[in-house]
Amino acid sequence: MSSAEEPLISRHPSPSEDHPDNDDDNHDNNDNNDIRHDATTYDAAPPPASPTLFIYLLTLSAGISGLLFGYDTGVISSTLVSIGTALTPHPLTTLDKSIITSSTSLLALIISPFSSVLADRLGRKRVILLADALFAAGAAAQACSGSVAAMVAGRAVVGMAVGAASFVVPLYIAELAPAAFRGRLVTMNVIFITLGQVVAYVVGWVLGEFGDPATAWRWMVGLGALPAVVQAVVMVVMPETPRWLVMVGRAGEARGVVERVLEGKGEGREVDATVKGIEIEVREESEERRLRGNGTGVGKAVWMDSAGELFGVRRNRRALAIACLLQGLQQLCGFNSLMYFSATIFTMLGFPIPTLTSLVVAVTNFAFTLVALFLIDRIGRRRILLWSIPFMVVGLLLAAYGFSFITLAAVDSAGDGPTPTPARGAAITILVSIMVYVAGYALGLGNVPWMQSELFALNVRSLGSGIATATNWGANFVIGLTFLLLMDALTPSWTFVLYAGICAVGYGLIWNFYPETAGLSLEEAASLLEDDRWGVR
Ligand SMILES: O[C@H]1[C@H](O)[C@@H](O)[C@H](O)[C@@H](O)[C@H]1O
Repeated sequence: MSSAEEPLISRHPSPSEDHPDNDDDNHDNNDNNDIRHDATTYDAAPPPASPTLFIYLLTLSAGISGLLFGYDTGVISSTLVSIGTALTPHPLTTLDKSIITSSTSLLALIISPFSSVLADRLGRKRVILLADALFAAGAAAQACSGSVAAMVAGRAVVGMAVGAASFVVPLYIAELAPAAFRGRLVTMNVIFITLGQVVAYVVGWVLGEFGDPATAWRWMVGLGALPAVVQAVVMVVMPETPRWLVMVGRAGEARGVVERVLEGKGEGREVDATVKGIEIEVREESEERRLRGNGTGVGKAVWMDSAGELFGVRRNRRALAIACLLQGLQQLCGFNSLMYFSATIFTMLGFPIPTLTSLVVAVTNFAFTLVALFLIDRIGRRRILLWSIPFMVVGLLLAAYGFSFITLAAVDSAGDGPTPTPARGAAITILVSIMVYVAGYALGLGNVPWMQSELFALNVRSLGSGIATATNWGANFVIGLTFLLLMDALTPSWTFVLYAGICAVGYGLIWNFYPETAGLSLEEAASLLEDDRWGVR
């Protein structure tokens, strides 16, 4: 298929489906596979040799989104140990902390399916601006809150923003970025999430240590509004995507946007061809919907069809099972318990500056995410998981062992409750083992599940990735809600042993069911999943 003759665009990608590797794979294999909708909006034009100003702006807005997501998930760690008695007459209870933390992922889970409808109705740009408004409003609501209920409401508003942004930003990038830069832009997103968590931890430490104890936590959560405002300002000068403009009958404007994206690198003929290609596909899609007797609905029949294919075809079912397994495992392995509660844990362990100690979690995660993104293609997804999960198990078991030497004192959220534990060596052992665990996580489970889209055939990719992403949010919610309760009910040692057990079971499932797809074409990967047996050999 010659892309110059037949300019094509991608269908709606689902959140994080557009991973760089898919992008590379897709482009490497386009000719062989002739997967029509796998081409990109700008295949008609030669890719710009170096990033243009527009690409930098797009990178900036994508980066800020990841940063916001990371900041809002990371900042809760130091916030919880700094709130003290500001929200309640007594220090926050375990249940208060659990609900405050997990309300964000619950709302993200609930909102993300609606964002696709909104993105079609209002346009991608408006939904991003709406998400920014929610990020800012949620940050302000948290900063001004005077009760646990108000704090939970603020966190829930941020959750809505996270749910909407995590769907629409990858969609916006995929529909606007020239193919050559698209993959890298999505990689940026993962890096920026973990960087946002580092920033949140640094802010938490600096404000907690040097700020006014009465108001520091308000600044921590309130500062989340800042990047949202910056992103909104950048978005004002950014265009709507040509695909949405064509969908709502504004092809003339779409042409202007395509010209702007190519910044004179595409000739008039290429711009025309690109817009024509978008028009053809949008027309085909609405025709398809009309033929299925659903001319007015928002694709219910298409959805049913896609669901039928996803659950009715063995290879698709298998892809879905693997994607959900990896996404579920990414959360159920317990990593975000540390992301959310590391300052609480290090307070319990008697570290003098727990917010500073907990920085090792965020920094190790960030550093090894960088290493992972460099290694994953070389080593392969299956292999990097099978190499890294044993480190997680060892780290967790070692931490559990360390905890068995420590009698935890009741901790109040002001951080002045614990009696410093006599078992200093055990506390250090726990710190080191947590670092080993986090490094193992970031190398494999932190990243590989987001490469989910390469598992799915195109006709079920959006739905399949959506369900897998929902699995991620659902499991994230469970972990956020239950971690502290488990620590109370089971003891820290057994909680960590439980996570180690989950990792070990996950290892077995991956060993048995997740075949290596690295280095294979999409067709080869597809036929691998068609195998009658569910095993990998
Ligand atoms: O891939 C990301 C990353 O690993 C983050 O550090 C984690 O907090 C998220 O839950 C996960 O989805």
